[in-house]
Amino acid sequence: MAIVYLEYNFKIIPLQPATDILIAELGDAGFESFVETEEGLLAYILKEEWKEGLLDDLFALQHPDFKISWTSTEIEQQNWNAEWEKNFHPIQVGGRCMVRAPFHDPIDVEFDIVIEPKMSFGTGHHETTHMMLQHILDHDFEGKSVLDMGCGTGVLAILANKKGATPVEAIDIDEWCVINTQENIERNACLTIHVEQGTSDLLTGRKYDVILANINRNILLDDIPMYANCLNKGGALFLSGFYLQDLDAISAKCAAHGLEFEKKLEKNNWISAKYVN
Ligand SMILES: C[S@@+](CC[C@H](N)C(=O)[O-])C[C@H]1O[C@@H](n2cnc3c(N)ncnc32)[C@H](O)[C@@H]1O
Repeated sequence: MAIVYLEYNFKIIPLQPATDILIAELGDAGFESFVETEEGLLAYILKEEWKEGLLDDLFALQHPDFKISWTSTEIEQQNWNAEWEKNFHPIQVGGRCMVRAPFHDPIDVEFDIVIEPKMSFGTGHHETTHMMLQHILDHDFEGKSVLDMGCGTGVLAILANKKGATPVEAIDIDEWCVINTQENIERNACLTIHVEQGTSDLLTGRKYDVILANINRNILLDDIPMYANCLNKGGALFLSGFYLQDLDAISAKCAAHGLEFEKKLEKNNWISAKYVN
C-alpha cells in the first residue's frame, strides 16, 4: 500500500526567526520532514498522523509579527522523494566535509558523506546538524567510543566513524530513522556502527568517550543526567537542537551533573554546545 503524506506549503514573511520556530512546533505536532524554500517551508506529515485542529495552537501562526499562509496537498511517498531530490544540494562543512545524495557525483574532499534521508532528519542542511558536523570536525575522534543519540540519518555517527571513532553506537526512537541510518552506514561503508531503536532507557551501564545528541530542548533536559552518567572521565558531550534562550537552562542542567560548558557554535539563533567533565 502506498504511504500517503500531506505536504504543507508555508509562505513566511519574514523568514526568520518564524521558520525555525514553525519547524520546531511542527516537529512537536508530528510533522516528519522539512524543506526550506525561498518563500518559506515545505513540511510533511503522514496522513494517518494528521488530526483536525493540528495547527490551531501554534505560536508561530498566531504571532502578530509573522505573516504565514499555507496550502496543503496529499502526495504519495514516491512524489515526496522526488520533491526532496529536487531541493537537495550538497552541503559543505568547514571546507573538509561534504554531505551529498547518492545521485550527486562524488566530490574530492577529506570526508565525503553520502546520505539518502528519505523521511529522516539529518542532511546537514539544518543549522543544528551543520553545527554538530562542525564540532565533530574540530574534535579528535581517533579511537574514541561514541554514541549518536537521536541519529536521524546517522550522519553524525558516520562522520565520527570516518574520523576514527570506534566503537560507534547510534540510537533513534523512530523505526524509520533506524532503517535509514543502517542504509546510510552501508552506503558510506561505515560497517562497524551499531544502530538500535530506543531512547536513553537503553543507556544504563554504558560508557562512551563522546556523546552527540541533536534532539530538542525538553528531551535534552530530561536526558542530560543519563548522558552525564555514561560519559567517561575526560569525555565530551555535544548538544544541539535548542535556541540561544535555552542555553542557560541546558548549561545549568549539565553543571548540576558535573559537566562544564566549554564552547558553543551559533547559527540563526540555534545553538550547539560542547560540555566536558
Ligand atoms: C533533530 S533530529 C537529528 C538527527 C541527526 N542526528 C542530525 O544531527 O541531523 C532528532 C532525532 O532524534 C530522534 N528522537 C526524538 N526523540 C528521541 C528520544 N527521546 N530518544 C532518541 N531519539 C529521539 C528523532 O526521531 C530524530 O531522528
